[in-house]
Amino acid sequence: MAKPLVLGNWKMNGSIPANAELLKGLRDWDASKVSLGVCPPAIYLPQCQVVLNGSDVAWGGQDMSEHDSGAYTGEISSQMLGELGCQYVILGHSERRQYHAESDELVANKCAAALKASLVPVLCIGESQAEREAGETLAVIERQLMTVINHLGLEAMANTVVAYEPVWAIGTGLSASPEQAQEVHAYIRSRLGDVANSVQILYGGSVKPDNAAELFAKPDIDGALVGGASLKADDFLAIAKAAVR
Ligand SMILES: O=C(CO)COP(=O)(O)O
Repeated sequence: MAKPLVLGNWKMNGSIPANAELLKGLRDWDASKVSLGVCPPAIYLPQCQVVLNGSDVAWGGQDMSEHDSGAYTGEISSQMLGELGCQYVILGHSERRQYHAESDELVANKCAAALKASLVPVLCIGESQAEREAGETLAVIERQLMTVINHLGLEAMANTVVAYEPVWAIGTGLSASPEQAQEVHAYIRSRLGDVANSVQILYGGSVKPDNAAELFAKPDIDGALVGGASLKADDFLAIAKAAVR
């Protein structure tokens, strides 16, 4: 089983002084048992690099372009993230799919571009409330995941992280139950063939210090992609500590 991973997705939050405080609180993390990382707004990546360089804490982007360079105003390339020392890049987050109309095919292209630049894509997949109520959860997961697997090939999936983030659990305070999450995680793992055990499958959606341990107790939950609770060092570290096996 891969080492647990806890990643913070700051979304569009932070400021230079607030980040300094938060990063100072995280910098001494010992990653021997649980890997830790933060994904700030891209403009703060240089600040993360300065503060976290030489620490055990990794950093990454929240999105990137599928293109290498050129006339794409407002975009950031995989190579630029690499230049700033990023290890990870979150791709296909439901907020990107919803507000920026990102398709499964675009997300697959971005994953391929990330791997080409030696970044670890953190592929986000998950169903909406309506899809869950219609009994379509696993069909949605299958479509979102298999588009990427078919594009990259199974072997390349060994260099990715998959995050199951049910849309209805994001920012709502209503986490999936450990059983609901485990069912989907086991399904995702079953689709990963020979590389299944080297892929970290994270859960995301209202993970907090008080529900993290019960989620991490499930056999196929290898860590978390944390939104709101990653903005406070104490809460984020409490979640990371709950992931120690
Ligand atoms: O979207 C998420 C992480 O990518 C989850 O956000 P919350 O932890 O705030 O629910």
